[in-house]
Amino acid sequence: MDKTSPSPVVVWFRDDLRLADNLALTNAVRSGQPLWCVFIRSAGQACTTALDWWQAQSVQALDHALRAYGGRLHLFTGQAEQILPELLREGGCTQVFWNRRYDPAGKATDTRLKAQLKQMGVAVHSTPGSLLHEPWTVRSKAGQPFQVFGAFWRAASATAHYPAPLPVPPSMAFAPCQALPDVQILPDAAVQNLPGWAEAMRPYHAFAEQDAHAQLHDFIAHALQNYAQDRDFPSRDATSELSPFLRTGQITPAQIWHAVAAAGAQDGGSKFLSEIGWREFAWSLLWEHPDMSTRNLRPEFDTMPWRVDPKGLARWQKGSTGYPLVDAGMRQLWQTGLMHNRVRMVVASFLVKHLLIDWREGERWFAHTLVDYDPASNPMNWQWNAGSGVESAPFFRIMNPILQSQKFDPDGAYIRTWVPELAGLRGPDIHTPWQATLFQPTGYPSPIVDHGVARARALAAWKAQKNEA
Ligand SMILES: Cc1cc2nc3c(=O)[nH]c(=O)nc-3n(C[C@H](O)[C@H](O)[C@H](O)COP(=O)(O)OP(=O)(O)OC[C@H]3O[C@@H](n4cnc5c(N)ncnc54)[C@H](O)[C@@H]3O)c2cc1C
Repeated sequence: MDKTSPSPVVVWFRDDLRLADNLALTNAVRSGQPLWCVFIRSAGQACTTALDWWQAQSVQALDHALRAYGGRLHLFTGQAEQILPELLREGGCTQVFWNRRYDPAGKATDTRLKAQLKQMGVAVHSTPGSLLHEPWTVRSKAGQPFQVFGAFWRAASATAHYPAPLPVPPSMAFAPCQALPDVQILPDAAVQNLPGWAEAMRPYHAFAEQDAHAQLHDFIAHALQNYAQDRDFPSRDATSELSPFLRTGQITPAQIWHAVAAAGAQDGGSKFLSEIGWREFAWSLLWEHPDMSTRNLRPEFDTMPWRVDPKGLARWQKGSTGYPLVDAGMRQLWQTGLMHNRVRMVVASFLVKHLLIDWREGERWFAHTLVDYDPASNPMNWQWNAGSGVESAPFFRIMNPILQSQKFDPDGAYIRTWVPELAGLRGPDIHTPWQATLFQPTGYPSPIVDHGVARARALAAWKAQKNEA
């Protein structure tokens, strides 16, 4: 660094790949010193999951946005505990700004780094991250974390007065950064390591902050009003599809909350905001139970006699169970990195109850394939569906995949989109192709298991587990 110019301050971007409503960035700009904007991809994180891929595109979009202001995003790969101190030392920086992370690994890294940087004489300014409520803040009158969503959301809503989202800082000054060699935004090696489906996913997605806002405004204009009635029907364009943007932070729940409040859609608005509330609830649960993705929150499930069935698991993963709605969902996931919420519930129930496979196998598969994979929402929802979560659907409530299909995809439009072998089926046969008489689809498997037999097996396993516990 030139000794006469002011030393830069570092803004470390993580799950907050945006310029607006970014308190760390705004505070760094307010410091009056030039910025180094930094993203650190941890070692070994070379795009092996759908989220890695989504994040890499999103990082590139943030870099473009910063370039429009005359700056750029400096990308490094490796351990943050090594890179950040070295960068700060080289640049003579005495301040670093970041928005908090709440996942167990991120939290542990940040705690260690904060102590290390303090020893170096660097001030760490850490500010609230990408939630409406930091996970430890919504508590019962007795000061306890809530175990039930309804009570959690009532308490959270009672105290809800969210400050207006921050605008993009009107001007930003940047310092050149040659302290460490930074890597390309999408290193070639990472591109080569992408799973086969990643390029195919590209047409389904946009990655930039302004794309997230365009999507929100389109959703508010066209779908919010009827959200409560339509959200369970996967062929309707009825939900926001904001989850990947929320995951990597191109949009904040506060921005969503204010936009929805301004739109004034009564039922649709409050139902939609309560779904944002489920995300908040998931993070508060993860805060209390950092091992939620591996441990049954109800210990009685520890004795559940799960089946080990690699072939069954592979058929579920590939979308070839012979149950059209389940297969449509699993193929939508493989091709786009997303799946409609109702269908996520159906496929989760199918894996855990019809195939009697441990919910953790499903959680891991979703972690690998979802572009919106969220370390709080994913295990919470898997445990909810398996019955092993703090608040969950009881295990004995077994979703019938045929009835779910008839109810939520009555004309089979969703199934036809993702399971083209069945597109020629007419009428109700789309839900039960094995009963079709007029047209026999070729290349589509028979059901992996009979619904009645699977249901009885699941209930017997559950009773055995209850007796054991
Ligand atoms: C087995 C299973 C696994 C899931 N894994 C994830 C995951 O890894 N990441 C993830 O973001 N969501 C997960 N969900 C929740 C939900 O399916 C998605 O959030 C939703 O489908 C995203 O679509 P959307 O943005 O159009 O949702 P919308 O209906 O438009 O809802 C708006 C937002 O509310 C939040 N939300 C909605 N439903 C839920 C819910 N049940 N739990 C928590 N937050 C919710 C999401 O942030 C979502 O973007 C999972 C659900 C199930 C059943």
